[in-house]
Amino acid sequence: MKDNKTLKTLTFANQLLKNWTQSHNFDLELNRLRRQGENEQELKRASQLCLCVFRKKQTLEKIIAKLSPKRPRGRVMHLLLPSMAAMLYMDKITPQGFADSAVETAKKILSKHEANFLNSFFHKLVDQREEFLRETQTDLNLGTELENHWRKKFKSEQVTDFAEILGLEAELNCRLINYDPPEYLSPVNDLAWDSPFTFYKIHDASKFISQTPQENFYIQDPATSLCISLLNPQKNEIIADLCSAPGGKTLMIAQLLEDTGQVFASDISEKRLEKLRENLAHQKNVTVQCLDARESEWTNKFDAILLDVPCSNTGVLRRKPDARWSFSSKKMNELIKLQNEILVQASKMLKPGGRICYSTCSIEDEENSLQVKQFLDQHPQFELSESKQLYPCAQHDGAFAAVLKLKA
Ligand SMILES: C[S@@+](CC[C@H](N)C(=O)[O-])C[C@H]1O[C@@H](n2cnc3c(N)ncnc32)[C@H](O)[C@@H]1O
Repeated sequence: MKDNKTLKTLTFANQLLKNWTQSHNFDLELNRLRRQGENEQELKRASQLCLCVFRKKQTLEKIIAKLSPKRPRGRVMHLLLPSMAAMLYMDKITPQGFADSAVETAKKILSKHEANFLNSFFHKLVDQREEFLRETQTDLNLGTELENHWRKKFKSEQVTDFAEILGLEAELNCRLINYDPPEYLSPVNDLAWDSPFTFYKIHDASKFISQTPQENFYIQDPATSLCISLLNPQKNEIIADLCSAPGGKTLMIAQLLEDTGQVFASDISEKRLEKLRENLAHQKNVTVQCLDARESEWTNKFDAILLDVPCSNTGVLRRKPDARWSFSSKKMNELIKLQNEILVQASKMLKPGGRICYSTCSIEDEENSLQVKQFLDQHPQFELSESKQLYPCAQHDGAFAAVLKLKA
């Protein structure tokens, strides 16, 4: 990275991390800077550094505690963490060169005193870099709350396996739309469910994105098709997708209906629906509305409903590495309550014989099988047709889906 590039990258990374400590929603903060018209390439580099910080935060803080007995202030940490992530984990970066640029950045956005502190910190880090990397190789980096939560329910080896998989950078996968796969894309084969779509691994993202028209692909993990496979949309059906934004799954439903029937896509977030409208611009059979799923008042309206509810995201921590640091049992319980309210309200909207596909990208039973069991215990007019839990692995993310059928 050239000096001015490093300055901009670190300045954005600093700002993103600072804002994230307030909102605990990294995507939101990144999109906020995007909307301000900031340079996309610079934001992309800054975001890569921040995602690396989220993947390695426990390790980075352990090293900071060793090298600086007094914990640096927040504003220093927000520059220190992304700089350390670059110097320890980014292959293309020369640690000493990066350290010098980071100190120059500190002079501009922090004080001279803080820049001096970083200068001496980075010297020690560069000297002991190999040793630190060796010592911290087996750190789980799951966050204390999530690690404790998993230790209560999974075997120790399983926790280690999840940490390993979820500590990796997410692979890019896509689905092609009316487009023949170029030979350099390899299909993801042998999925453990019957996916109605083929997914491809993208090895060289810049080549793929520059050579493929935007309307002909959708970046998506194969696990996103689990709930669509279980929902099994049929031509001419009227289907609601009540937590639909940004629309990846709505698009799959609309395509399977092949311009027949009707898809009703709603979401509580108007901002997220803007993206959905873009993603579905070419679909004729989709109606979009901003709506809280707990407040919709239709009865006997839909043949099928997809509920891809908000969840703790524990199956997709490769893609959302920040979510592990904001996980808490308290927050999960709030989500479980919301999921239940959405499910109960949706259950009033089905035609007799209709079905709901309840889905999450979580691997927590409390949000998945137990949520479904509680619903079925309280709603005997429904029966479970099918359910499947996927755990994250090299090939795909974690996900859960269950089909609940309203007896005719
Ligand atoms: C897992 S995401 C959905 C992803 C989407 N199905 C897709 O494939 O692109 C969950 C969505 O639920 C929405 N949501 C949260 N609370 C809601 C509510 N009470 N009513 C409707 N939507 C809600 C969020 O705004 C978010 O877009």
